[in-house]
Amino acid sequence: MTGELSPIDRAKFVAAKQAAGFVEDGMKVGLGTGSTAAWLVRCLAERMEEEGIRFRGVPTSTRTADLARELGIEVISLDEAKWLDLTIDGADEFDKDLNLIKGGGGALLQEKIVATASDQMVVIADAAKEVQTLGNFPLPIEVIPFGWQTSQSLVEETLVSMDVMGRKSTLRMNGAKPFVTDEGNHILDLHLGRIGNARQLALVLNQIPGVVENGLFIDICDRVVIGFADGKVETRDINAGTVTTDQMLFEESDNLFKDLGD
Ligand SMILES: O=C(CO)[C@H](O)[C@H](O)COP(=O)(O)O
Repeated sequence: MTGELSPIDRAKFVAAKQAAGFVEDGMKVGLGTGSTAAWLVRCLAERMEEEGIRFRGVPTSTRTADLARELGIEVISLDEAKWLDLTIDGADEFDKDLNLIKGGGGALLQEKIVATASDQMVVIADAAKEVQTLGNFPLPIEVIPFGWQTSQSLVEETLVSMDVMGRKSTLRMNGAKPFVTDEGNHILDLHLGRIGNARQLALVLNQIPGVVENGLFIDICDRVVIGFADGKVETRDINAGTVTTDQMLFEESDNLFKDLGD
C-alpha cells in the first residue's frame, strides 16, 4: 500500500499521528473504530516499534481488536482495565462545544462505554467533520432486534416533539440483511438535518424501550485534533479553551504512511 494518499486520508492520517503522541508508556488506552482510528492504531504500533513504548489497548469493536492484535498491541477488555487514561476515536460530526455524532461505523455503544470510562477522550477528525449544528450526518441509534419496528415508531413519534428538522429513520443494512452490531443489535439512522437541543435529544432517545444507546456524545470529548490535507493539525481543548496549530510536514507523514503500509 504505497500509493498516493487521498486528501481526506492525509487529513485523517496527520490527526491520528498527532494524537498517537499523547499516549505515554504504561497507559491504558481506548482504541476507537473507523478509518481514522485505524490510522491511529497503525501509528501507535509504529511508536511501539520505533520508540519502544508499551501500553495496553481496549478496542471499541472486533474490527479494531483484530487490527490491534495483528500489529502486536496488547489488547485487554474494559473489565480488565476498569478505567482508562485516554481514549482516542474518530467522529462523524463535532461542534464548537466538542459534542459529537458518532456511530457511522456502527460501534457507538462500545465507543460510548469506553470513552466514558476514560480520564480523557480525544477525537481525531478531518476538517470536514466540523459543523455549526449537529444533525446533518444521520444520527445512529442502536436498537435491540426484538420489536425494532415498534421502537422505530416510538422514536419517530418522539422526534415530533423535539427541536429537529427531520423525522425519518432508516434501518441500516448490510447488503440484503440488517446490519448487526458487535452486541447483536440493529442500527436505526435518524435523518434529522439539524438538532437544536442535542443534550435533550440524547436523554430522551435513551428512554425509549428497545433503544440501547444513541450516537450523540455530549460532554464526553475533551479534545479534538483536526487534520488538514496539507499536513496542518489543529488541536482544540475544551478545558483549556486553547487552539494550537502545528505544521506537520506531509512529506514526513507520507514516508511514514509508506513505511506502515509496506
Ligand atoms: O463512530 C465511528 C464508528 O462507529 C467512527 O469513529 C466514525 O464513523 C468516523 O469514522 P471515520 O474515521 O471512518 O470517518
